[in-house]
Amino acid sequence: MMLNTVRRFGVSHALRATTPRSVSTRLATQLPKWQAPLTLSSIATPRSLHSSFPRMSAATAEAIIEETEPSKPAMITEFADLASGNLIHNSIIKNIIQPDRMNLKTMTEVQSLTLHEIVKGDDILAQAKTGTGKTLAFLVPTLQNILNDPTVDLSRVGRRSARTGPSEIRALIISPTRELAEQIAVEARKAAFGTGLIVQTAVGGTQKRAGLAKIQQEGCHLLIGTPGRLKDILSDPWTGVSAPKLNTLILDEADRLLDQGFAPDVEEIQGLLPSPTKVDRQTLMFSATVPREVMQMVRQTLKPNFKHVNTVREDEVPTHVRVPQKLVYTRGLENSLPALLELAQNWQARRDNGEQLRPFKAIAYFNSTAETKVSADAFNAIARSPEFRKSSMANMRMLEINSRLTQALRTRSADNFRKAREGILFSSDVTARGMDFPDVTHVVQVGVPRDRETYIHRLGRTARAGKEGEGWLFMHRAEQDVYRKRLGRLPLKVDAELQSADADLSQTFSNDTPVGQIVNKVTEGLAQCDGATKVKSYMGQLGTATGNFNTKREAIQALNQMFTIGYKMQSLPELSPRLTQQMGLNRADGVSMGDGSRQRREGGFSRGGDRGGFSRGGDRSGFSRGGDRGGFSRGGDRGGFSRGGDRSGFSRGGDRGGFSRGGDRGDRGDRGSSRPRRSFDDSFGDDSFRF
Ligand SMILES: Nc1ncnc2c1ncn2[C@@H]1O[C@H](COP(=O)(O)OP(=O)(O)OP(=O)(O)O)[C@@H](O)[C@H]1O
Repeated sequence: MMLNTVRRFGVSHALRATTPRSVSTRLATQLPKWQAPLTLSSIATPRSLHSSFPRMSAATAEAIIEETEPSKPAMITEFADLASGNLIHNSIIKNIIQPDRMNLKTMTEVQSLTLHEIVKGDDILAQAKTGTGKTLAFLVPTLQNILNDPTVDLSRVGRRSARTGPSEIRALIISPTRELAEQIAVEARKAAFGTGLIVQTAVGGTQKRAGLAKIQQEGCHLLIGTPGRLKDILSDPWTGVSAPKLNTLILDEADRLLDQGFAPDVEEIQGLLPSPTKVDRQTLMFSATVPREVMQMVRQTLKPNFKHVNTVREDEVPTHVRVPQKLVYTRGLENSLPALLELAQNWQARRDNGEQLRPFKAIAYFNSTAETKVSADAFNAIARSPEFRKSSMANMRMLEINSRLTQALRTRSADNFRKAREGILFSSDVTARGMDFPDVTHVVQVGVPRDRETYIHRLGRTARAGKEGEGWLFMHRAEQDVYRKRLGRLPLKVDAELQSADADLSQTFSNDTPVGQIVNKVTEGLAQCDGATKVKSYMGQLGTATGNFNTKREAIQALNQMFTIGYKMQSLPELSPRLTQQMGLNRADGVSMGDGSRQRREGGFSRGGDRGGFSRGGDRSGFSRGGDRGGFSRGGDRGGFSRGGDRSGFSRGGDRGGFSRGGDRGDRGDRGSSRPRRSFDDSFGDDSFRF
């Protein structure tokens, strides 16, 4: 260990790394969790303690100073100060602080608290709220560690005759989604600019051969990828891509990677890396959420003396308190889309009236892919209407992202939404974690999400980078029980201002009232969506609704109502006897049983290939004939950030279609399901495995 540390970091680092861990470990157990990391980062002076951490009492501060080794470096809070003692390479610092580059000034809490420990080579589990700069927290010290490695020969990088090779990987970052992997790579390339370090990606859905050729030709020091593709590349000896000298393994969104959907792949990847008994390696895990269920896995994966840096206080709800979170009860499932349109229109009306509000830029999350598609199609139709195009909302982009789109379309949607000034992204859970879309003003969750972590990560797409944001949850009253049980304590306030949420849509509305106009617009938009997609949406929501509603009967009735009243479809989708049996449903619940022939007659199906609706081939579905597979605060609180000279800174703060053999589920990343939950995982097709 000592020798290895010398190899990696030089003698002084090696000495520091061998100082007894008991000091910090003991303190870590004595102090509340949010204070423990302070000792890890070796705070030396009372001034830095008090200025950076106003929540800490003087007595506690003294206790820590007494017990902290005097030789340890002071806590650094400004990126510029990382140059002292050559802690971080000048090029990296320049890339971070220069106004024409990243333009960042003050480190966030999680960045300060983990930097020394990562440079030192410790294993870390870091938990910090969404949008608080965790990406740079692991990138900066990791890039530095590669530069510190004397076996990395940067003098040869870029030269045609003597480039670095594909087996020079020193750090590997695993991400649950392709988009997140790409986003991390963009950030890593920015931070590494001018250092000679080579950053590569290996993500599913893209051309494997081209990506591989790039790694082979240019070499690689830092590889970022999704589990499936990484496993593919690393397990194939013909690729030449290997990591015999790996120093650092990073799991971003660690709890997601350690849950059942990904854990086997992650384990396999670890098996393809050099044995930790031969090549000492550091493992870093970062996430905003670390549910108890995965702690066992965390312990098995990290070294026994790993450091747990937790900037979320134990008594704190892990969502930004300054993000207003509103709960809207909808009369029926069909009321969600009108309520979403009303929310956007109200915001726009306030802007039109001169209120200083940012343009409406929202992500609407759905629990099923097909529902995402119907909703996006309907809003796109609304946005095409002459009336909308003449309105002040004319510039709103309506975009869609889910795992059923090709990777090219997914990337295009993500890029377009990133660039959009105003718009709505209709999304499944592929964007729920880690994605950093700028200036998102609203996150709207339609239906109770599958678990508390999903709620928190989705909400975390807003109120980032010191901006304000709002969270909205639209839910049917019959989801109340599951909402309480599944989501636990959250600071949601009931909001009854969206009139269309409670409108009885079985009535005919005239355009004389604002609600009537909204409902009619949505109806017209939905009229332009094809029947097959609506059937898929019904089927996709079947698993979610039966899992979310107090009773299955209520779920079926709500879905039937959505289908006939909201989607204006004539006859209900037929469920095969086998599917109804599997789901424990019967005719008395309001189920329309059949073999799908009615859908075929009426056009709500597709013949093969289409994984939603009905298909005649391959019974993946449950239909008799095949089927549907279908943080921060302003000033003071260093959870946050400040850019450039702003010290007060803000603070920034599967669809697996149909039932275990069919159906549609809001996808959760580029892989399968997590903790099984009958209401979701038993019920869905395999869309989330197609990543
Ligand atoms: N020290 C800093 N000061 C200001 N902005 C920062 C700082 N560090 C990172 N940022 C910016 O904050 C935003 C959020 O960062 P990042 O995506 O790393 O958050 P995260 O904590 O990983 O969030 P999530 O939990 O959602 O993955 C990014 O736009 C990033 O550039």
